[in-house]
Amino acid sequence: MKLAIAQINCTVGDLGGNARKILDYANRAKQSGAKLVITPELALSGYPPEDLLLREGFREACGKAMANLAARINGVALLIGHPHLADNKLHNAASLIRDGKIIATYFKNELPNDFVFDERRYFAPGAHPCVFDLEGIKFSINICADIWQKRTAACAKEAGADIILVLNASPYHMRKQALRYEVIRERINETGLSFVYANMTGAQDELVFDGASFAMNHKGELTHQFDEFKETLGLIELQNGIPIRGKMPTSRPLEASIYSALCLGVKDYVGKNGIPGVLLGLSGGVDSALTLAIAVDALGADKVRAVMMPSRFTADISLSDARAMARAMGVHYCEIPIDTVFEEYRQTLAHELLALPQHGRADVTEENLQARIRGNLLMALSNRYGSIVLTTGNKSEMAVGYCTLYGDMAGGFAVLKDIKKTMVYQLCHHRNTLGSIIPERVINRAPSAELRPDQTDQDSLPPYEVLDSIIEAYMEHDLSLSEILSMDYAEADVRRVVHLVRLSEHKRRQSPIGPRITQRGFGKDWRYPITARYLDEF
Ligand SMILES: Nc1ncnc2c1ncn2[C@@H]1O[C@H](COP(=O)(O)OP(=O)(O)OC[C@H]2O[C@@H]([n+]3cccc(C(=O)O)c3)[C@H](O)[C@@H]2O)[C@@H](O)[C@H]1O
Ligand SMILES: Nc1ncnc2c1ncn2[C@@H]1O[C@H](COP(=O)(O)OP(=O)(O)OP(=O)(O)O)[C@@H](O)[C@H]1O
Ligand SMILES: NC(=O)CC[C@H](N)C(=O)O
Repeated sequence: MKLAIAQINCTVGDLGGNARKILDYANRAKQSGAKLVITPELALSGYPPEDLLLREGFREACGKAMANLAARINGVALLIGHPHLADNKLHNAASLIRDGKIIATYFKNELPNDFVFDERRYFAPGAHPCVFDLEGIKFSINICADIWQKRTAACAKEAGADIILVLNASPYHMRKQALRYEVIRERINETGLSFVYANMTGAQDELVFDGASFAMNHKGELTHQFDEFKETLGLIELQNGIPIRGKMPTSRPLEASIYSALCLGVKDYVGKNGIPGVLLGLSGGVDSALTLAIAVDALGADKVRAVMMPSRFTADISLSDARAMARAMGVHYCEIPIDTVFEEYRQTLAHELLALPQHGRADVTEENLQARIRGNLLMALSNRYGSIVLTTGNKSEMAVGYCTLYGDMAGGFAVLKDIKKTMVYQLCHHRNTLGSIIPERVINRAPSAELRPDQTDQDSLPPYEVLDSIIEAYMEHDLSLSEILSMDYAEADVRRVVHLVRLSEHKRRQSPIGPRITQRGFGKDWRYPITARYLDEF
């Protein structure tokens, strides 16, 4: 028997579009000889529909879309993920459709409320396994978080299943696939059953779904591994209910996966929101260089504008590197000097600024003015072109507040929000292996905001290797200060970084969203209070 995984990119709320895509994949599966096609979790509504689920109209529309779709399915069975209202309770459900009828429905048992998930806000849990017979094989259904616990797979086994089909909306983060293999192998060890893992691809706001659907046999051997970050119809041959070896993985470096995740994040945010293009400030520095490369790879050069806005502090090499990159990437490029506007601002504010005791001495006020002039100019171009501004700040900067409110933080989508500075460099090197578009000098220069003479980032921050490790330990792994200190960092560095992370919470609340690629980003899975007096002790 042959079955198919519809590894599709759904759009949240596009019930008609998602249903058409599912029908198309079902028909293609049928033509390929498959008897059953499996969609990802909540494929009909897209994932996560969030508070749309609280609207009665949306829930009713989901029910109607299911009925319409069911009527059009024939010649192949479809196992589809969808929101389902029963007895006044909303469930995260999966239904089997055959010959125009819904013949079985399963309700997700384990509703995740951790990390980026809020499913208990919307859904009631199911409590029963669901096993159906097709071509003499007993299939059981699990939905995503179900298989991260022992219970539902064990119940499926008890109910007589030969194989477990898992519908997923499992977002990407670095090394997530290894974690998924590990979890499924644990379930296989406990149950002795084979598994088919169907995951969604595509991006939804800050979440990126990598697809990477796969199958494993009852011995825990990988039998199929489908592509990551791409829609695909994955065909799986079963013999006596066990998958037999088919498409195998092609190995890719970590940086390649992350780069693809960022491109898909940008492409789907821009595409699914109907935005005509993007623009960004190109400084000759490494962050805007990488952001530009990602935008071009995601959208095509014709949808991308780069704007160099030199000031008196801009080095000649910044200007020439910006020009070289814009040329190499083939994007629209313009230069708008900011010195005149900056001088006007200073004159306009002179009376007030000079009234202060430290009068005459330029400080962060002037630095931020420059960043805000640039932000303002970019927003003007954004309004005129209808394009969104991509911000270029990376995770290290977002962590310690090394960014200016309404300045370089002004924009619609923060591409590198979850990319620490050390990874920015790795991604630049990776991108250059595919064609050299970021000049080596841009990668090798000491990073500087160029907001005052001879400024470099390391003037006020520990070296990025140290900063990033402390951020990773404190923010991504939730380690205590003493645990971080035992990793051999200087106490002053640890204290300073943690202090800055706390102090800049208010900035992050005003920052645009950006694609999540680590197991903890500064988005849905970081919910610290701004107003708080708790201090970790050593
Ligand atoms: N809890 C709170 N709730 C709400 N607002 C709060 C606040 N605490 C301070 N504020 C306000 O926030 C504002 C201060 O923030 P902001 O104006 O952004 O400025 P601020 O954080 O003081 O300075 C910007 C920092 O970012 C660095 N920077 C800027 C630009 C680019 C780069 C780079 O290399 O990429 C680095 C720059 O060197 C400087 O250290 C003030 O108006 C302050 O009153
Ligand atoms: N001269 C400039 N022209 C255009 N945009 C600029 C310029 N200077 C700064 N920006 C914008 O502000 C962002 C923050 O720049 P800044 O140089 O302060 O810090 P950075 O984090 O080192 O970034 P980068 O590595 O891109 O220079 C830049 O990425 C860019 O988008
Ligand atoms: N949608 C879900 O239930 C996802 C849960 C699971 N922890 C995952 O990330 O794969």
